[in-house]
Amino acid sequence: MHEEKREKPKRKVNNNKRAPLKVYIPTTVSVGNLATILKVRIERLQRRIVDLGVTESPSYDYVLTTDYATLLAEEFGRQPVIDDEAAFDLFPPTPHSDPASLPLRPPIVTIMGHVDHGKTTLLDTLRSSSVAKGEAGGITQHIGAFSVPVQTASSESSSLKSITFLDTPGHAAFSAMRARGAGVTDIIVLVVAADDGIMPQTREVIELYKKFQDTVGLVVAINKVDKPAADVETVEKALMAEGIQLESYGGDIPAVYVSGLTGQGLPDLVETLAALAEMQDLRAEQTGFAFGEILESKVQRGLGFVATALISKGSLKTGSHIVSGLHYAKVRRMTDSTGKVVSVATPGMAVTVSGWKTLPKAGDNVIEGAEADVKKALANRIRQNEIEASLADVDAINETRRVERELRAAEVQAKHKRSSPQSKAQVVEESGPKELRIIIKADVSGSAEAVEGALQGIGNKIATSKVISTRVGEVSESDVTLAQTADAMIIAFSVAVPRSIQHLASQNGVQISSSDIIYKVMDDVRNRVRALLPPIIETTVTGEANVLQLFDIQLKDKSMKKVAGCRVANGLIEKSKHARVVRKGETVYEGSLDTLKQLKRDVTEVRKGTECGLSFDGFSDLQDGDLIQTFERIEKPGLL
Ligand SMILES: Nc1nc2c(ncn2[C@@H]2O[C@H](COP(=O)(O)OP(=O)(O)OP(=O)(O)O)[C@@H](O)[C@H]2O)c(=O)[nH]1
Repeated sequence: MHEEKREKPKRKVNNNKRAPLKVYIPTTVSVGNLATILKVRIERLQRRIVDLGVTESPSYDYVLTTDYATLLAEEFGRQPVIDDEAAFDLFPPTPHSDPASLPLRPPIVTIMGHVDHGKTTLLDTLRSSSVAKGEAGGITQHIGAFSVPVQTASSESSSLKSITFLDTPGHAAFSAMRARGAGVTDIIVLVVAADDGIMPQTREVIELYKKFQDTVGLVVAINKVDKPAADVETVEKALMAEGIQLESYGGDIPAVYVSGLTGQGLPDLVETLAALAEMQDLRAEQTGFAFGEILESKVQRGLGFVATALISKGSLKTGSHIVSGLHYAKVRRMTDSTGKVVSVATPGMAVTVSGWKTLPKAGDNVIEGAEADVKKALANRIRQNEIEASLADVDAINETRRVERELRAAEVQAKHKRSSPQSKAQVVEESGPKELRIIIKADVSGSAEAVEGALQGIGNKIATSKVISTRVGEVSESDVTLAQTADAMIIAFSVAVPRSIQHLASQNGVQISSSDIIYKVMDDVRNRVRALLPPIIETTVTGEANVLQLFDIQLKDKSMKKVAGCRVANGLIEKSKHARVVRKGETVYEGSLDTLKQLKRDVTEVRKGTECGLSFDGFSDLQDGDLIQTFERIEKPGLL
């Protein structure tokens, strides 16, 4: 049975209706690089390789033949084209064959914990102590990471000199960024307030650690020990109950007692981190082309596009050529977290790099290469991206057409059902919710994600918001084009909208809403979604008259007309308003008055307490005892 499975690999059916995505593949390609080319997780690709019986152990650098690479690409729904030139790219480095021979690098530490347990205070105190010990007059800058020096007893040049702390925002909306931070993290510091104990986010961090414990270390920082209510023992017992085996109880996870506020215990924390890092034996090549990850990116006045890169291999120098995603830079200037200009960045260092032609994205890797290679790789990536974008455009157009078709169908149905008061809501439910489609442009990728998280799905079953694209950078012509194609609006969050683009958008009927306050953006979107809801119609009766007697009058064309002699009981009967006839509590006719007379004179309004004669346009069945009402209808936006 097993044999059969190997001989005839089951070809996965591509369920997407659109054409498969064209990808360029080199004649020979490693498993790791193919995963990058196909944009699939390496574990998925490795499983598929084993399923197909190619090899039992497809390591990262296992080299695949053209046939297998082609087959695997098709398995993932791609249309492979073998072309060495078009497939040329710069890939993440393969692991070193003898890591023990390499120099030590600083550990990358992420501070996590429940809200208000003191992460920010701890980071601030650590950061300012690092500056005090560093350059005189240095100013701390928020760049996504900072470095704290380690005083070691050993004078060996290979010993650990510093620790790099990742300094990512703690707000829940930024959790995506934090989760990514865990990817580059060597050690997690779990902050637990000694007066509060284990809370939901403490447990989340414990879960995260358990998932990555083979590659990530843990130090518990029991914080706020300066507080009288601090109860370290209770916290420790609670941690043990969660499966965190603390050293003081015979386990191997160190706990330190600290106060971010007073600085108490911080040297102990740094020392504990250094000891754990030495045990982890974190080493990296300090020479050769650099490789790293973008932590943050933004547009900075005077410098243009800047991005913080956390270097994990090699050395990045001023003047080097780098590529990150679709973005290129010749490194113009590098500064560290104290604002000091540096000319070389080595593993474990985070540096802010300027010289980008366009803005790279947080979370993408950054790779250095020879100028010609970087430029060739970039050109190939841009071409591949265009292929993907044109497919995405087709999707966007199809989506717009689908919505239009459904709305048309809904209108036709609504016409049939108009007599029923529930018809509108029913129709909308049948065709799915109406959508306010949104394109987000933001200053940095962290805020772009936060804005997306805040705006996605505002509304209800009848009308809702849908983010169709989230990107960093100022609003551009292509955003306006996409918005027009997909019938979407643009949210510009903390980014400029050039005047020419404003003009283009208004010419094409594309709405752009700019703000740098998340709550304002949310309110704006909520109001726009409300406007998509069927309006609530409020009816206000403005006048009432009782029919006292009926008589026939002869019109100019000699025809007869039934006119009701009435007394106005309430308000004002106005000829211009809507009018209806109510008989035994039910509306029997709704229309407008065509005659309103007082003592044979035509009038436009009649007040309470006076008598009048009136008749309707198109209704001649008025009866003694009928109630005539005039009323106004006001449409109000629906409620969310
Ligand atoms: N007494 C005392 N108060 C502290 C200590 N650390 C933080 N605090 C206080 O606790 C509150 C929350 O601290 P933050 O540093 O903002 O906590 P956080 O975990 O970063 O909170 P979020 O950013 O909201 O997740 C603030 O009022 C701090 O002043 C400490 O060691 N001792």
